[in-house]
This record gives sequence, C-alpha cells and structure tokens, in this order.
Amino acid sequence: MSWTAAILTLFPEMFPGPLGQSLAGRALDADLWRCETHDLRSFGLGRHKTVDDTPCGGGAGMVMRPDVVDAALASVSRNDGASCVYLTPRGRPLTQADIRRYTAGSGVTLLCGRYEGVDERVLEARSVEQVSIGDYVLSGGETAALVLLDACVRLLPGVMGSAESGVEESFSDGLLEYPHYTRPAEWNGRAVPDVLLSGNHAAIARWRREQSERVTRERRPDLWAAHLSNTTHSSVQEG
Ligand SMILES: O[C@H]1NC=Nc2cccc(F)c21
Repeated sequence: MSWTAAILTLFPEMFPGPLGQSLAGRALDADLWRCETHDLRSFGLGRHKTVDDTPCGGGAGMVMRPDVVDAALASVSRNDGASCVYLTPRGRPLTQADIRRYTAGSGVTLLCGRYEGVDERVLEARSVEQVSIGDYVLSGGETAALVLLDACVRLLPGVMGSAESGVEESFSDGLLEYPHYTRPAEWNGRAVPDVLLSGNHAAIARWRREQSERVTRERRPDLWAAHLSNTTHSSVQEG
C-alpha cells in the first residue's frame, strides 16, 4: 500500500493542488503516494451540515465542534500507526525530523482547521499532534498541510531522482545550506567565488561547510546553538 495522506478539510478541492504538478504529481500518478481527502462538511450536523459553533467564554469567530471532528477522524481511523497531525499556529514548530518520522511510516492523517480552530477536547481525546509551520497568520490549515505534504513526498522512495537528490538539503545536518552559483562566471560585475572554479574538491567542500556555518550563525542563532550543543555533545561522547 502506497504512503497515504488522509486529509480532513472543508476544502477538499484544494488538494492535491500544487502537489499534483511536477515531481510530486508524477509520483502521485505512479502511485508512489496517495492523497485522500475527506470533506469535514459531510460530518456536519442537521440540515445545514453545521460543523462549528460560537466559542464558549465568548470572543470572536467560531470553533469547530468536537463531535463533528471526532466523527471525521473515526471515519479515517487507521490501524497502521500513521501520525495524526493538526496544523495550527498553536502547535510546536514543524521540523525536518518530524518529516522524516512521518515518511518512515505508512502515511499521515492531516486535520485542517478553519475559523478560530478546533475544540481542544477532540485533539486531546485522540492524542492529535499539534504542529505549526510558522509564526504568521494563515486563513486555514490547508496551505500548511500542503507545505507539510511537499516536504514528505519529496523524501519518499523513488520521488526525487538521484540528480535532484537533496542529500545536502538544508537541515539534514542541522545547518542551513551553502550559497549556490552557476554560469555565467561573471554576472552584473559579480564573480563566482574562485574556489568553486578551482577544481579542488577538498577546498570546495571546506568552503561550503564554512559558508553553511556562517549563514546558520548569522540567520538562525537557534539552529546554530543546537548545532553547537550537538557537536559539543558528540565530541564529549567520543571524548
Ligand atoms: O502554522 C500556522 N501558522 C499560522 N497560521 C496557521 C493557521 C492554520 C494552520 C497552521 F498550521 C498555521
């Protein structure tokens, strides 16, 4: 059975969206992964298929009802150990380690919220992972789900050919990637760094590592601190 994304959403027509194109799209056509959408509206209550209600305690907006979301999750319930993830700005930051974990299994169930979010009780009752893709405001979980799925699909076997292999992709060693250059050797009065044209592969690898460390230190002090503690930790262990 192919790696399967089960997506619970009020907007099933948003999927596979951009993931139906290019590498991910070809992988979908080749059944290397599957994208199943489940319309939350079909689990709504009464004639109008209501899925939300006003927030207890007052406040603006609407909250998605726990009974509706629970029925939707129950309809998908998988016994394959797949992670169940709720995309929300209140979640912990999504990391490449999470992506590797999700792709190591048989798939993932993604719950996409709208309005002010989902009643906390169903997230607790079903031990749903709460994950954020960043500290900014989106209109719903669907675009966040597409981001998570893009990161997963590209790691699935057979999706990224060896030519595009993102082996040196950012985050795989905890550092941001080095800067990239291609032809022409000079453009707009700016030259490609000499070392990259030297043919000295050891010097190139050293330069790239130094650049990764510099960029990470300058732009992501959080990643740099984690990198230092990991490398210090490992050197002590080897000690
Ligand atoms: O990652 C978040 N960042 C900001 N807003 C969001 C809204 C819905 C889902 C989601 F993951 C997010």
